[in-house]
Amino acid sequence: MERLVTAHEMQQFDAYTINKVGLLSLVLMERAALACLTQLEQQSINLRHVAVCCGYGNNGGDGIAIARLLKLRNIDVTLYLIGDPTRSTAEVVKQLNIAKAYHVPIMTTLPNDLSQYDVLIDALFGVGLSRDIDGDFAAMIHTINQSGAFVMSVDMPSGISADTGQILGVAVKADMTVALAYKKLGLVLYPGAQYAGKVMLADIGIYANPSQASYYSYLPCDLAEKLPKRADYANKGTFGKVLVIAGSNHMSGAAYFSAKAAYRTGSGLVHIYTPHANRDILSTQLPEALISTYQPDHIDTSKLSELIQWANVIVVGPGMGVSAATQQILTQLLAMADQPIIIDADGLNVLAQDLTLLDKHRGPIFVTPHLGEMARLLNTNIKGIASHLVASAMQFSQHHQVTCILKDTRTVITSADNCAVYINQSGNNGMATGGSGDVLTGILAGLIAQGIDLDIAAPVSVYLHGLAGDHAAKKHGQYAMLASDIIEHLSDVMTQYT
Ligand SMILES: NC(=O)C1=CN([C@@H]2O[C@H](COP(=O)(O)OP(=O)(O)OC[C@H]3O[C@@H](n4cnc5c(N)ncnc54)[C@H](O)[C@@H]3O)[C@@H](O)[C@H]2O)[C@@H](O)CC1
Ligand SMILES: [K+]
Repeated sequence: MERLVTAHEMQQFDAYTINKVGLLSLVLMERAALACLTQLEQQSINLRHVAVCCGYGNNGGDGIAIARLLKLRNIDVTLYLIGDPTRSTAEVVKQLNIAKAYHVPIMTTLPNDLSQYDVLIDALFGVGLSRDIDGDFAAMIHTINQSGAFVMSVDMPSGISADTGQILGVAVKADMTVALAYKKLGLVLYPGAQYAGKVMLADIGIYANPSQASYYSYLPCDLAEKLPKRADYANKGTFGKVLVIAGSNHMSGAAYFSAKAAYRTGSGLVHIYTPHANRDILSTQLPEALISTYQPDHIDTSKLSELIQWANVIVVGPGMGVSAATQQILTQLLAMADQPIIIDADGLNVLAQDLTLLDKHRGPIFVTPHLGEMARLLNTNIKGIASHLVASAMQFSQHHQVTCILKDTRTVITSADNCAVYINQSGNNGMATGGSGDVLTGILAGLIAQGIDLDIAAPVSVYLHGLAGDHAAKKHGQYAMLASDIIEHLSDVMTQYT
């Protein structure tokens, strides 16, 4: 598991380490500077002419220490100090005195051009960035971005919010970022992840207290431990029963993807409930599935009740269309079922018309909106959701007491109690393809059917889905891969990592 932190958490950890543990601030800074230098030396780049661009906060303090270490290695280095010197932190004052003692060349005027340097070190702002950048700082960042030099950012690319990954006015486009102590959310969330370039983590002696992480991602080594264990003595009932309510007249793809993914993830039985017109194609495509059908203009409520009683977990919504039938099925389901329900796609679009439906359900609910669906659920626009992924998912989870899987390049998962937020880092752009979301609902249902702990069901499913997508991309390439390739590569991932 990889712990991710907000700016506020990082500031608390810094303060704790300095004030309670007793490590000197200058010691941490020295370790930060040494770690950055080590990373730089490990890159195959020219280190002949280097400029270090610093502000007067402690991120600048790190930069000043780096400039001094470079000077002591006889590298041609110039230190550019930008901003208001009266705002210098105590550490910056000390670092500047040390740098002067070692005759580091210092410039306090804005350069027009930095293209004469091989490497630029960005130490303008770290986790202390608190508002949009303008004036001299903005001019400096434009000059850095136009230089053509290799750019290494210290802790954060200056201009990227450590909490949201959003650009505050303007931001440094780094080739590499050395994250000090922990990765900040903004290095993982987009567009910050793109601005950061390659992210290297540096241990500088700051350790969070071991209480549960507020934000985390999974790593490949987590999968074996998290996937549900399979009993040797088993029958098809042992691995759970998934009900997939999906598809609309002559639109059977979503039901197929979801049901097949549930089977490929290991569930024992999958039953598809779909309009009558889809029966023949689905029974040909997926003979392993049980199939029951309905006439969209006349839902047989007693048949639906029977299926609800049969299932351990229910998927509802993929490919159903926003229709009276979807509305009727969802309403009955939420009123009757007490097992976990996964609501996706048109199930969410119908839900957005009447969110009080959620109040009726007694069991756990998982919603899997993409940005557009989330915008409808929260009655806002996609831009607002995209720039505040974590806050949007948290708001919905808390308000409606559901697990929210907000799907984006970095899918964010929040739970009703909002104890910990999961941010997914597996997957690739080849997964932005029709059917990929249906596959995810099937994986999630498949794992729940097999008894995975409900607290980790969503993160494990999303992580697994992404890894299978990465395997599919390796084989077919990101351009060509299909949702069905994600399903086909589930087996590689589940055998490789377990
Ligand atoms: N002693 C410590 O606390 C340590 C701090 N470290 C470094 O210090 C950084 C955090 O230092 P700080 O908290 O001093 O913060 P920063 O150095 O990130 O910057 C904060 C300063 O910038 C100003 N500011 C914020 N947004 C601005 C904007 N848009 N335009 C102009 N000025 C703006 C603030 O008022 C403040 O003066 C970390 O990212 C890390 O690089 C590390 O050296 C480890 C130890
Ligand atoms: K920086």
